[in-house]
This record gives sequence, structure tokens and C-alpha cells, in this order.
Amino acid sequence: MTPSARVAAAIALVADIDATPRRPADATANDFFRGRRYIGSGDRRAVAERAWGVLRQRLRLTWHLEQVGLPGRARQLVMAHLVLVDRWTPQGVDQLFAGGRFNPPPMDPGEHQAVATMASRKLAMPEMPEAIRLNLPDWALPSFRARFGDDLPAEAEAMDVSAPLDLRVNLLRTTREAAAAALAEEGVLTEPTPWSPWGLRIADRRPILATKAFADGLVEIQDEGSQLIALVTGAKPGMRVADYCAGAAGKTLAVAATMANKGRIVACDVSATRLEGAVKRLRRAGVDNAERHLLEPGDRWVKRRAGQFDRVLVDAPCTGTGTWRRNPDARLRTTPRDVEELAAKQHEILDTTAGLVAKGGRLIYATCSILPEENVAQVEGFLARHPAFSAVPFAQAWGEATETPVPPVDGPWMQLSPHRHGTDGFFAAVLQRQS
Ligand SMILES: C[S@@+](CC[C@H](N)C(=O)[O-])C[C@H]1O[C@@H](n2cnc3c(N)ncnc32)[C@H](O)[C@@H]1O
Repeated sequence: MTPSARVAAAIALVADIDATPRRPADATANDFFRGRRYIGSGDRRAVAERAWGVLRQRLRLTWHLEQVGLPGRARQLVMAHLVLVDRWTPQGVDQLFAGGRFNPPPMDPGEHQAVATMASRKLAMPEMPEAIRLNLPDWALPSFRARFGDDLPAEAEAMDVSAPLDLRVNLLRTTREAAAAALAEEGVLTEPTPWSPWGLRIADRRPILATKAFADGLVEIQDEGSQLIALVTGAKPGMRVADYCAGAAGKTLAVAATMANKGRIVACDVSATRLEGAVKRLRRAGVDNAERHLLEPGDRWVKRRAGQFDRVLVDAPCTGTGTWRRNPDARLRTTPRDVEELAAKQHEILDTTAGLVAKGGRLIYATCSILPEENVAQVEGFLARHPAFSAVPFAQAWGEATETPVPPVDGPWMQLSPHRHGTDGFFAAVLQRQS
């Protein structure tokens, strides 16, 4: 593809994403490329990168387009991205909008003028409203400020950069050193992640799913922060564990490894499709102490298992505000109503799962959210409603699980963030049933 044709394809992809605003952008992108199999892998990456760049900076790009009197549609957003993010010159942009069968139609005089004006400006401008300057939706600013305080600008900036690719080494099959060596033999260079004792970070963007190391179950893709949730769960060989919101078993796999395949782990979820996705992964990883349970309305499973688990992990459904560097479209799709609905669901799940925990056992509540309403407020509410539980400080839970240095946090909770820890934004609270 020529550079112009790539720009035309990026405009078409952004327009498709905009046509289904409630659908995750990667699902729309998969359909887009499936319908255009003639686009090779290099071109596909370039087109997707431009579209993702637009999504990531959309709030600021839209502000700039308003200033120069252009609509914030796909074509104009891509123009603005070219000059404001990639710093193309107006002449260069003019050449890209070349017209003809495969290229975007030529710019009109208004667009020419607007592109020239934007080329003289910076992406983040002092006169922008604060939320836009920080690239945050308006509604989220107070919660982000409450969470990060003076670190907000640095954290917001770290959320603008795309996330690295982290792997979790499967200790049921290998060691971190051996997995790194196996990957290096296949040309994939990695370095140990700073906090997780099982983590490897990929230095370049090599496709990992095609490697033998992945097919053999030596590694799984998992952000370092997610690995740390499994770590503070503190599951040991022989324990009975419930992974209550297991999805496709991302954390079940990690927890099963800490249990050395001994004891029992039940992966529960309300989604049959997600639980189905766990089957292949559990097999590939060599996990044989896990069973799956589909939670259905009126299910008596929770009542029958009352007080039976040493560890109950609640990796709760949440806004995913901690993953905005990975899913930039979510930053535009999430609404205050979502926060309210999810907080109500988290409250309900916490109250339900409290009953599963054995005396002396622990409930681990985790989210990939930044918002205090889904995290600290949720846990404080739970502790007030359930006096039989008390908080285990993060540093203690960490020290019981590993000898490696503990990541710095303020207060008793595990609160991770892109700027401070290089992970997505995560929260975890370890709550012990005393009686
Ligand atoms: C954050 S995701 C879990 C991700 C998973 N633990 C992993 O590591 O890959 C939250 C999960 O909660 C599930 N869920 C939503 N409502 C639920 C409920 N009421 N009870 C149990 N699971 C629920 C969703 O289907 C989703 O799979």
C-alpha cells in the first residue's frame, strides 16, 4: 500500500469504529481487516496504529478541530493526527490526500487553512480545559484527581503511551530463565519485569502467539499487574480456591501455578463463552487441579459451598479505567452510568462471595480500575457491612508470597499505576475472615 492508501484505510477504519460506538474498537477492527484480506501484515499494522493513535488522542484532536472550525469526523481526525501527533507538514498532508481510486479525496480550501493552523500548534495547549489537556473525559477528572493527587499529570501522560507486552512464565512447565532462553532461541528477546517474579517483558513487537514456547504452555500473555493480583492471592499447594470472576481463566492459570497443581481451584463466571475459552488455556498450561462452574440465576452453588474456600478471588467486572493505555477507545465509551452500575454489581458480588470464605480464609477483591468508587470505597463499605473481615496490609500479603522487593504503595491496598509501576492501573485488597 502507498502511504496515501494507508491513510485512506485508517479513515475508513475510524469511520467504522464510530458507526458502532458501543462496540469495542478491536472487534470492529477485526471485522474490518477480515473483509480486506488483501491488506498485508505490515500495512495492517500501520493502518491500525494510525486508527489507534486517533482514538488515543481523540479528545484533544476534537478540541483542535473545533478551534479551526472543522467537524470531528474520521477524515478530519486523521488529518489532525497527521499534523499534531506525527508532525507532518501541511505540504506532506496535502500530498497524502491525493485523490483517485485508493487515496483520500483532495483537501478543500477550508481544510488546507485548518491544517496549516493546526501545524503551528501543540497537541496539548495551556488554554484547553484541564480534562482535555490531561486527555481525560470530564466526568473522570475528579476521581482521577482523588486517586493520584499531585501525580495526576505524570500518570495521565503515562496513560497516553501504548502498553508493553508482558508474559507470565508458567512455573508448572519451566522457570523464568529457561522460558526467556527458549524465547530468545526463537528470536523473541525479553527482560524480567521489575515486580513479578514470573514476568517477562518483550523488548520488540514480535508475534508471540506463533512461537513454540507459547504453544508448549511455557508462557501466557498477562500484564505484570494482573500477575501481581494472583501473587497476593497467596494460594498455596493443597488449598481450596474459588476464582469467582474467572473469565477465560487468566488468573486461574497463575493461581494454579502457585498451588503447584495441588489442591482445588474452581473457576466460576456468569459467561459460558468466557469459561469455554478457559479449556484450551488450562490444557496448554498443564493445569489439572482446576474445574469450571457456570454461575446461573438461582444457582445454589454459592449456598452449598458456604465457608469452604481458603481463598476467594474476586477479579470484579469494572470500568477498566486502568487499561486505557491499552484500550484507548474505552476512555471514550465509558460513562458515569457505567460506573454506577458496575459499583452496584461489585457490591453485590462482594456480599455474595463473603459467604464462601472459610474461617481464617481470605477474600481478594481486585479491579483494573483507577476510580476510588470501585476500589477503596467499595472495600471500606464491605468492611463496614462485614465485621468478621479485616484488611491484610498489602506488604504483609506480598511478604507471605515472595521474597522479591515489594512495589511501593500508599496505604494498605495494592494500587498500581502506569507511571509509578509501569503496569496498567490495578487495585487489590486482601481481606481475611477472622470468625
Ligand atoms: C475482569 S473480568 C475477569 C478477568 C479474568 N479474571 C482474567 O484474569 O482474565 C470480570 C469477569 O466477571 C464476570 N462477571 C460479571 N458479572 C458477574 C457475576 N455477577 N458473578 C460472577 N462473575 C461475573 C464477567 O463475565 C467477566 O468475565
